[in-house]
Amino acid sequence: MIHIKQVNLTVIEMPLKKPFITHLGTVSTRQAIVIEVMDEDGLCGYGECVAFSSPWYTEETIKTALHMLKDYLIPIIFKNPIKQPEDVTALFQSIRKNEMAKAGMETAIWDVFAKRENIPLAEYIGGVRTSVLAGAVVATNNLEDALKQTEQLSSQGYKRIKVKINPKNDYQFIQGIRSRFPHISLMADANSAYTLNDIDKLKALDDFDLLMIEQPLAVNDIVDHAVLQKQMNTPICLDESITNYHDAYSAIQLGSCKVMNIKVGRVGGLTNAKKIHDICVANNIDVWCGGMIEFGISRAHNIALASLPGFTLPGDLSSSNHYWHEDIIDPMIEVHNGEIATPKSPGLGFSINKKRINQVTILHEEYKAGKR
Ligand SMILES: O=C(O)CCC(=O)C1=CC=C[C@@H](O)[C@@H]1C(=O)O
Ligand SMILES: [Mg+2]
Repeated sequence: MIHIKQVNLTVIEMPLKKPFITHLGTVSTRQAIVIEVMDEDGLCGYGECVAFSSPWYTEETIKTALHMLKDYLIPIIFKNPIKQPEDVTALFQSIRKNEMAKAGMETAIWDVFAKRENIPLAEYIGGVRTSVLAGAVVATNNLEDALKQTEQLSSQGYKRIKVKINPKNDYQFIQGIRSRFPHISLMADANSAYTLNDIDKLKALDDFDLLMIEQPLAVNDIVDHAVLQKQMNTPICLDESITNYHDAYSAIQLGSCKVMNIKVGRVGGLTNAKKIHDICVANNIDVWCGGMIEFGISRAHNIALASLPGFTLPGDLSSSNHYWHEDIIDPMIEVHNGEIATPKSPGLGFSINKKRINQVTILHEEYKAGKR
């Protein structure tokens, strides 16, 4: 049983090394909320809220997450002793949605529990892998740039590349990359740029031996993806459509996908992510761990998640230096030969780089139990 006595919220902001471009817009600067929780023995756990600054990918933003944390989630955590990390998800059930805010807090508490047990978080959640399969994302609107980035990533050891597509560039992009890299494991992410009216365009992508196509249709759709999957050979992977266990269950029942991208932030934390993993494994749906252009704390949680047995496909798990000159954890995450070693020290398995966090902090607030 633990009692959380203090929660510190730190909003950080860092420019990306290069802009991340999709048909929905461009991300050049990333904000995140670092959530530090402290138990009665002074043990600290860390989480990262991965909402974006504006609601272009999900409805949450850094500001809505701060509101949820300060006005609802922190008070719930101060009021309730926690027997096991899974209790946090149950406690947060009185608050609808706001999954990224919840996940930031929930993952920090998982870190505390793993540290109390003195074992790595990966092992604590049931992970079995000593390394996880890495993958990188190419998000640009220019084919020459996509080819250059793919070349660089492949020379850095990445074995799986995901490229962002939309109806204006899809065939040209995929054909261009596939003809230059005939053997690379290649997938496309459409971020809901299509409807069933585009079925012929989507079926044309069957020519390129793609590992999968991610979220071709509407963000909340489960029905039309089932129609599309029946007509396409390329496996469909759902991302935005899966925000909780019930979405995963519905997609499996309807045959809407063959693969699921599990993002800790999008589904409200590690407890829900594990449940979605379990139902996918039981139904022969392949899973992989999605990324959020995040900093090292969230990446460390992703590595722990990806060490579960069902994560057989490479995730959006890249080295820290893919996006950042200097990350907020120490050491920075590195990819070797297409894999990332699962850390061996307790909890997240990385130290927090407080100096770096201080350099990029734009807001810092401390909350103490009993003082509100
Ligand atoms: O973390 C990464 O390396 C990139 C992950 C990534 O592709 C995405 C993150 C956030 C929003 C999206 O456009 C996209 C995705 O849809 O998976
Ligand atoms: Mg996606």
